[in-house]
Amino acid sequence: MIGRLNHVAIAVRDISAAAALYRDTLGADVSAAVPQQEHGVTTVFVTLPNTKIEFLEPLGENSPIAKFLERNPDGGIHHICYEVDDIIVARDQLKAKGARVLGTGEPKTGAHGKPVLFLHPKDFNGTLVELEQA
Ligand SMILES: C[C@@H](C(=O)O)C(=O)SCCNC(=O)CCNC(=O)[C@H](O)C(C)(C)COP(=O)(O)OP(=O)(O)OC[C@H]1O[C@@H](n2cnc3c(N)ncnc32)[C@H](O)[C@@H]1OP(=O)(O)O
Ligand SMILES: [Co+2]
Repeated sequence: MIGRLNHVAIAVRDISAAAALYRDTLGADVSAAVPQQEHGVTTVFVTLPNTKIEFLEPLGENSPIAKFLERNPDGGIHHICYEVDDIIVARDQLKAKGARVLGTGEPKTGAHGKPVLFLHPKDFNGTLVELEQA
């Protein structure tokens, strides 16, 4: 079911500082910041040869990463995103196996313009898992 590692997400309080750090200290290829209103975050993507890093900063009042940052004030790894061929097939298979799909269960459009879903961290070794349709 899961394929390539699409991205590893790091939640931060200051996405401009995080982007500058990776660009200026690590010499990384860093995108502009893009608000993702539907997700309650602003994103920056760091393009690596074999995957991406996604920086997340809270956006708006009810950001889903706000409490994570209260627990982790310096920031931290927030989720991992795997690619799947068909996100509805994957979702239904996962639900049939008892995994909890977060939100309404219907995919949202993610930062790459593809459907994404999230699986509860308590079901996957304490790690928030995002699925993105390849
Ligand atoms: C743009 C898009 C894209 O890539 O295209 C994105 O990534 S959008 C990325 C932003 N969107 C999302 O993350 C959507 C999915 N996330 C969510 O719905 C939420 O963050 C939850 C996963 C439900 C957690 O929400 P919240 O922290 O407010 O709830 P909570 O405090 O009750 O947490 C429930 C339990 O899960 C744990 N927990 C919370 N967030 C966690 C994380 N990122 N990794 C591992 N564990 C985590 C808490 O410590 C707690 O454990 P204990 O019970 O042991 O204390
Ligand atoms: Co993500």
